[in-house]
Amino acid sequence: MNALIQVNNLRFAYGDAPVLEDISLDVNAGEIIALVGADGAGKSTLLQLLVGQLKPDEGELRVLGLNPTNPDLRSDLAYMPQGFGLYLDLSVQENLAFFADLHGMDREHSATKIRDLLARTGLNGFEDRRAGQLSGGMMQKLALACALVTEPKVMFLDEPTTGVDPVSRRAFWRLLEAVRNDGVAILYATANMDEAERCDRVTMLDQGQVIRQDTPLALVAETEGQLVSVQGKGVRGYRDALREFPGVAFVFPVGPRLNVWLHSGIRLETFREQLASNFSGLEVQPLTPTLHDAAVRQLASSEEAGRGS
Ligand SMILES: Nc1ncnc2c1ncn2[C@@H]1O[C@H](COP(=O)(O)OP(=O)(O)OP(=O)(O)O)[C@@H](O)[C@H]1O
Repeated sequence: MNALIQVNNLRFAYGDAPVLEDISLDVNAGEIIALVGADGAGKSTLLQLLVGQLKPDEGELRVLGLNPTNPDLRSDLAYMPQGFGLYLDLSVQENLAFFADLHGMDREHSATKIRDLLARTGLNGFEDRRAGQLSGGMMQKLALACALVTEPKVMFLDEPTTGVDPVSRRAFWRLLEAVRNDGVAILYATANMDEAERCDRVTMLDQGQVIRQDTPLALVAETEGQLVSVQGKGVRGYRDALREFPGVAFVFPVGPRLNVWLHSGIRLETFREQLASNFSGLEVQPLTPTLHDAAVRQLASSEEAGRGS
């Protein structure tokens, strides 16, 4: 099966500043692929290249088999940039109708589609409300509805749930999963690992390079070492000391405790005993890592590798 979104050995720089280096990825019909990375990792730039707003310096990009700048892609491709550009003075209904008109949809078809999207997003009853007067969560749902009005085959979403409360975020995801189940290929940029965990596969970007690419489960399972929590009175004050402690790969605070990645081959009992002989009152418990924990470990390894080279 040919992937609907294909990126092969892409390189892009702003002037002399490299932004993306040797990026390859693909997204099949009915898949949501997360593009994760810290601010500035290059996520938005990659999406802008895939919607034809920027041109690559090297490599090949294909969306539905075409060059992203090909005008034939217009109604098959939906793009939600950060701070999606709704028309705040227009009503919910008018925004949807505007996007349908922009893509030349015939009125009868677009009216049916808009009714369906209003129902699916729970925005029915709000048709006449100005977009600028919607809550953040409803605005994002309207933005998604506008993106879906042309029944696209591929979607590029750039951190669409930033600033949205957790309940609205869950509702947004239910909608998105229904879109995925209809066979749409979705590339989803996010800095949020809980969202990445819901995707079929994850591409981790760090400073413009792909550092890992796999299913969320595999990314967690393949992470080297063991994760433990260290708790006890004043434990956060030991963060620096623990960083230098034998067998410790990485330390990060989570609420009142410290989570510690141990290097592979370090036995939990040995670590516990060594810790007890150096610090009093600390308790060590093994943890099942999440994708967030695995990503933290991965970024630490890639920083170490960068320092070593
Ligand atoms: N128009 C521009 N001109 C020059 N450099 C830019 C431009 N836009 C982005 N950059 C740089 O390119 C790099 C990647 O930025 P990009 O916005 O793609 O990252 P991101 O992962 O999407 O982060 P964020 O979530 O903060 O948007 C950053 O170093 C950024 O400063």
